[in-house]
Amino acid sequence: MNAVLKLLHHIQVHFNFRVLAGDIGFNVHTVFLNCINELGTDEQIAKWVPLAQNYNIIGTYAQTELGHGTYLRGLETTATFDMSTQEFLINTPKISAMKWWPGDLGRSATHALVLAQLYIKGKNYGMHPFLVQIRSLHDHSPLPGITVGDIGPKMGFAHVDNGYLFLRNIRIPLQNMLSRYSQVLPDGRYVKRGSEKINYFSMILVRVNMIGEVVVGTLTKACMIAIRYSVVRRQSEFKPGAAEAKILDYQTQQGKLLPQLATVYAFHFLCPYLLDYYNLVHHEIKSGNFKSLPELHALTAGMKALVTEYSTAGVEVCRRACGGHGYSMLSGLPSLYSYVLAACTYEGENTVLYLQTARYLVKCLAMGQSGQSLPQSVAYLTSALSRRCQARDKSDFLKTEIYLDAFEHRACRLIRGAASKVQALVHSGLEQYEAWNSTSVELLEASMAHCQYIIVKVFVDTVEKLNSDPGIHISLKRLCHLFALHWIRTNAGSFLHNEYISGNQLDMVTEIYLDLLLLLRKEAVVLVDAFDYTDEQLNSALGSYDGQVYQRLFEWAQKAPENHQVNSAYEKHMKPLFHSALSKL
Ligand SMILES: CCCCCCCCCCCCCCCC(=O)SCCNC(=O)CCNC(=O)[C@H](O)C(C)(C)COP(=O)(O)OP(=O)(O)OC[C@H]1O[C@@H](n2cnc3c(N)ncnc32)[C@H](O)[C@@H]1OP(=O)(O)O
Ligand SMILES: Cc1cc2nc3c(=O)[nH]c(=O)nc-3n(C[C@H](O)[C@H](O)[C@H](O)COP(=O)(O)OP(=O)(O)OC[C@H]3O[C@@H](n4cnc5c(N)ncnc54)[C@H](O)[C@@H]3O)c2cc1C
Repeated sequence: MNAVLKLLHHIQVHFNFRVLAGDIGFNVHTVFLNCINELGTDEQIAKWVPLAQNYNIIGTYAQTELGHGTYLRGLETTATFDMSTQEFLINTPKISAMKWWPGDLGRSATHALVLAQLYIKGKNYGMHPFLVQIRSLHDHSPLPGITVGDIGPKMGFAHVDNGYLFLRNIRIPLQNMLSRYSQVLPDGRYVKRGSEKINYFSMILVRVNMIGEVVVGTLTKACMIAIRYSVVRRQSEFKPGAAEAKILDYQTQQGKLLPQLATVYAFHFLCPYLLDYYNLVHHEIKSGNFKSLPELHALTAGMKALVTEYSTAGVEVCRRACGGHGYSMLSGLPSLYSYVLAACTYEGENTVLYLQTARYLVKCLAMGQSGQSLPQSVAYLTSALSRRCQARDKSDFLKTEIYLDAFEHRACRLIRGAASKVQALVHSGLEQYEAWNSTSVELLEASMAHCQYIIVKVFVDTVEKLNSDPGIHISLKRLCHLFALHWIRTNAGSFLHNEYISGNQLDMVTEIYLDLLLLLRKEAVVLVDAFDYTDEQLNSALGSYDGQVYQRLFEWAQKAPENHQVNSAYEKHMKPLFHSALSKL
């Protein structure tokens, strides 16, 4: 029954997300709920999940502190086991330990999952999740020992009350530590099941979940707004003497927007791939098999970083492609940008996550080189690499095997290069951590190349498996080609390296890329409309379905509060100045 309820809740949240243009509150309450489902015992789930699902309690996920967001081993909030009372003492020892950023905390949450360092008889057992009530269910006032509030204005997410939380020796029962995988027994013994890092597991689900609705949905809306606007907006003479052209007829406008449209499709197809793999590994973990957890973490960490980074950049490309009106809040584009931008930071700062993936890739490369079999997503690391791209003319770059080989070659080369540099630095006398840091720029690039290869491969595999109408199939293939070739062109240096792709072959890539822009120009509106966001969900004067852009801009501008208020500056400051000019004119 619990699985069905979880699925229904997930569908309901997804639907709300879509209908309410993503600005729903209590996202972190969802994170709180999911965390209990993942790390709680059956008894803890039975007690707390129904309360959370019915919003009888509102939860937050309080992990980040003023002094630490990334380095979880450095978190300073403590949870000390008191055997005499069978309780934990939750404490904020100093200001840098104050919880800072948790969403829904500032003005809403009644409970918090506080991530704290567990101490038993003076020994630190690392970060664990503790369920702490922070506000009264009677009158919502902070409970004794609790100082809580909102952290103040942010760049976006105005609808979320990110908060601060100071805990002064709050006592909670032994049963309030989520204990599916780690448990404190009444006599103070500590029992651990599975991975050392299993308490980091719930972050993986958030990374998988956020990519879909929060990130890809945002890029999709930006593309829909910008592409629709680009077939309504006419500007400048295209053909001398003829009517002004639709801006999407300019090759440069196509070069801005159509790769973003292809990226939407690529990331759209990536989501089920990640969720399926998450569900597979989650199922294994539930039965006590933790072997795939490192691969799942590495895959989802790198993908969260790459998808958020490229989606954020893509929304900005769409915004700027709309000229001045793209700078108006009425376009909906600035809000989409500040909304998605945060995703590069929360749930794991992107650089840190890329380096987590790099750590895993370097480990796997060493395993492969010592003859061990490798997990599916990194099996290519030990394959023999073709020395050169086999393309003979531009049409060869429409063969998926040609560009997939290029992405595989590049990822392998970068990972092997970074790994051997770390090794060489260690052999030269550097400590492992120094060698790692001295190579981390290249390690990050290798991690990105790996993620790009996976994404292109998933796009190719998905399109090949789709048994869709032939017309749709050819459009999806064109989008897949454009996506891959756009990434080759925008990362050309790393493909030209050691002459894998020649300059002449790169020219072929550009030629076929431009051909694809022209072909996809005709289908752009249909391909973006397929995502079926309503005008209400787009919330944009530029992207409405009826294309009445100017009327809507004027209508919405007139409704601005500024146009309905007395102009106090005039009465107080300008009127005397203007009146003094009257006698002179
Ligand atoms: C449904 C409809 C739509 C809903 C839409 C919902 C979304 C709605 C969005 C809005 C909601 C905003 C919500 C924001 C919420 C926050 O932002 S919550 C706070 C997020 N914070 C973070 O992500 C912290 C990032 N930092 C970290 O994870 C850790 O500090 C680091 C970077 C992994 C380093 O940890 P460390 O303990 O120093 O570990 P390290 O020595 O690096 O060793 C790494 C080992 O740990 C393992 N490991 C590391 N992380 C993990 C992990 N997560 N799992 C498993 N193993 C792991 C590695 O595999 C590696 O294993 P080995 O190689 O040793 O075998
Ligand atoms: C909108 C929003 C919502 C949030 N919601 C929540 C929430 O609900 N709950 C919660 O607990 N937290 C939340 N957070 C906090 C968020 O998880 C952290 O901000 C995030 O994990 C980054 O940590 P940090 O802020 O300490 O950045 P830092 O890690 O201090 O990053 C600063 C710089 O240091 C670099 N850096 C740090 N460590 C390394 C390293 N090991 N190697 C290389 N470079 C490094 C980073 O790359 C970055 O460039 C939220 C944040 C935002 C912006």
